[in-house]
Amino acid sequence: MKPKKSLDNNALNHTPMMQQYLAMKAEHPDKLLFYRMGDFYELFFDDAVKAAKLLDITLTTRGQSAGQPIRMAGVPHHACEGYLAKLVRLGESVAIAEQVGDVALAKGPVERKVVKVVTPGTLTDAALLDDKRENRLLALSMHKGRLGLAWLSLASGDFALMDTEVEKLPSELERLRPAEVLVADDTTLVLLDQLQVPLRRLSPWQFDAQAAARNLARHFGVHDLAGFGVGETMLALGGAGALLEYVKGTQGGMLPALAGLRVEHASQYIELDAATRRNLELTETIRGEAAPTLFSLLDHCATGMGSRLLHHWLHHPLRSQPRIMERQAAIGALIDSGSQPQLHGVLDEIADIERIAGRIALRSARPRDLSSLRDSLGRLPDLASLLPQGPFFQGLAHALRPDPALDALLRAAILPEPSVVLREGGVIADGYNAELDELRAIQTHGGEFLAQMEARERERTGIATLRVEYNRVAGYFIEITNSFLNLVPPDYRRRQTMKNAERFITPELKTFEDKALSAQERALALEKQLFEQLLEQLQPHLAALRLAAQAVATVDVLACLAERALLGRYVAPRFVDEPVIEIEAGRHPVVEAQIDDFIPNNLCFSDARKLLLITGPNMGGKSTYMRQVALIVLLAHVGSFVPATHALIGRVDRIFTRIGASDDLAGGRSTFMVEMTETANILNNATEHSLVLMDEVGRGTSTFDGLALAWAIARQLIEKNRAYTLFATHYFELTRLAQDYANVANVHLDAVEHKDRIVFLHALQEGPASQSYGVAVAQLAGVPREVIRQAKRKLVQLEQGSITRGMQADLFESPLPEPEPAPVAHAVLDALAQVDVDALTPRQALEMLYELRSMI
Ligand SMILES: Nc1ncnc2c1ncn2[C@@H]1O[C@H](COP(=O)(O)OP(=O)(O)OP(=O)(O)O)[C@@H](O)[C@H]1O
Repeated sequence: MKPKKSLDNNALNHTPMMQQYLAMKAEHPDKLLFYRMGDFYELFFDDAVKAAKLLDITLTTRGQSAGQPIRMAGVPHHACEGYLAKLVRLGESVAIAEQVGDVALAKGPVERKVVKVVTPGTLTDAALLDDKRENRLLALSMHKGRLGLAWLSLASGDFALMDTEVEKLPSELERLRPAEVLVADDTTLVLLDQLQVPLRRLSPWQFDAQAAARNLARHFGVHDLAGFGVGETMLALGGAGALLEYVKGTQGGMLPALAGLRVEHASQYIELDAATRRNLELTETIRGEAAPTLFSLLDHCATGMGSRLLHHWLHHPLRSQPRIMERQAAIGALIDSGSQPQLHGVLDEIADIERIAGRIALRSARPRDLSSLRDSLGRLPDLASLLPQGPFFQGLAHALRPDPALDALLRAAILPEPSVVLREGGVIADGYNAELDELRAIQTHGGEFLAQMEARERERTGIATLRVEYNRVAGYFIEITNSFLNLVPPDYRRRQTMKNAERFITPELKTFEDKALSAQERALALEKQLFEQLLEQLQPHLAALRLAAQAVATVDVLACLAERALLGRYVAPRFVDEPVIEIEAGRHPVVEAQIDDFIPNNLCFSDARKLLLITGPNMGGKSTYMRQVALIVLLAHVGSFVPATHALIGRVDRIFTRIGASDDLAGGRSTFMVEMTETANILNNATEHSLVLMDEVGRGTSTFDGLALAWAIARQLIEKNRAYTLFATHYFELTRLAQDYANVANVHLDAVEHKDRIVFLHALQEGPASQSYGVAVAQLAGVPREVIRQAKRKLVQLEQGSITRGMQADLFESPLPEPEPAPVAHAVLDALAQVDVDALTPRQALEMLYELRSMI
């Protein structure tokens, strides 16, 4: 938002303060500028109008500048966090201009500077952050169908890169859930215009990969980035460069201390596309609520660090079996040790070390951050001592032992309960700095000092009536009545003559006076300086602190999963090399927690049984069953125990779901279009190791189209993809597929009608369902009696009609209709497929054309 043109043009007509304001505003046109004036942050002109509306604060005017009234709105600086939080949640960015000059010395307006920019993706203040979620800034770079992702969580210093295909963008956005996205302003992608989070378009040159590689190498003090696994051609590098510069701009030019640089590869994790992450309601319900979800069920972590790690684990099920088994064994050991309650107790007393470390790195830590850090470090040995034996826990215990020097430094430096804000003093501990101790002693023991001096001087001079005193006009003095003036020592200097007495000062008293009069101010300034020095001294300890934070988070999550396993009677799944997924008495962890009598169900997939057609009434439990299978497989790969009595799991590479109807109206896609797009993704990408859930595919269109599509899709999944597939359908005709394919089986969920009512059994049985009960369910839902009666009549009619005409049966007459022949391969097509069109010169293209012509 730019200030009005006329104001810019006539800058000199403005008051000096407004000139200063406008100059700063010109540097931050797209942000709200908080301009510090005494105890308030003021906003002017359009910013004031906008902020008044967003924050519900009063809009006023403040005099005139350049002949126009200045619109103004303000927030008190001590309450600014709440307002900032609100603005950031609304996607706004705020530039904070503080008074940096000395008010007393300033001739014109006091000097001000933008010291910080608060944007949704670069938050570090505890008050502005959600404890349980990472707050990430994401930079995207795109080139020839490839996508580079670089993301940073400023609060923790976690920094990662990944290259993938552009099609993966929705899934990556769902996984990373950035708070803010950066992209070059020449990037065009419809999806970006639909982003729910602020999108910043930067100049393309800021995404220069080579410059980024150089800067990063310099930042980490290495020759090149190969040691981090970053190849020179990595697309994400450009984004990483843009991201770091952007962050630097928000932190007053300070580059954050990065915890390192991670390169992620899609192959590390079981792939979950965007729809699957939403459909499985891992960390958010389909409606976007925080509960009930798998995360809300499992998250009994004591620390924010633990909650964030659990959140991460649920979105990153591992493929590496050794790592899975490591976590699983750890959970088992914690259950055996029975130490979770004590662990939880200790964890409860540990502050968010990770975020405190982040703020120390940015020099924005507050006094209470350091006292909580000190107290938390003190609890780490207790945490370590509660861990079970074994190399895995030994590694964690090792990380829980940070340098004793750090502990000692914090203990020595910070008061047991420092004040909240540094500027009020009362932060640095007594005994840490001799000068500070003295300054404080002057304030607290000033009277004592004077009494001592008086006694001493009386003795030295032999004048019993000598008095050491203070008054506002004369300051400190030694008063001697006229009759004793002959005893005054030579080092006394006359200060004031009274009627009956003379007042003197000595060098000692002068020194005391200087100290005493400014003691408080100097103590405050010194505390600030010592605190800043302390933040510098803590910098070398950051890496160890981050390791300790990770160890705490890991213990927290493992203890939480152990507790859940115990309470929920979960078991450790077994992993095997054979192509099987077997679950005995599996339950849906979230649904189970919400109802009284959950009926467990089994699952058996093998090479001989790869697609299960699930039929049964609406409300019968088909979706619940399918989701529970996916959640059990996912939890197993997270390393967790699973809600079942037994689980055997072969290799799984991806989980796909096509569940439920959702319009993508903003994206201009109808329900059916969304359904088919997701299905296309599955058919194009599912492998024989993928788990695919298809819920009522085809129902979004006319019956015949839907049925035909569902049938063809099921066949493709059996024949080509050969994925582990759960295929729920109301098209009863599909159940005949089991006759045509040996590895297709029918299973169903049943219901019984009892006196015009329907009772769902929720128990999975072999074979197809016998009835659909749709009308009965409608009745249960309260559809008017008359409609139900008419529907029943129509149903009978339809069923008879379809029997006489053999309507749908034709479609599945055996032998099955031959599929359309695949297009014939041709040498020209093959040759064309090999061509990298972008790499051809016009001449080469022409030659290529002749060559292709000759091949026909
Ligand atoms: N195994 C079970 N044990 C007990 N209750 C269950 C079970 N499975 C499902 N339910 C209950 O039945 C309700 C409906 O289940 P679900 O949505 O899975 O049915 P559905 O067959 O997919 O229905 P529709 O075909 O209408 O989508 C659930 O909300 C849950 O309360």
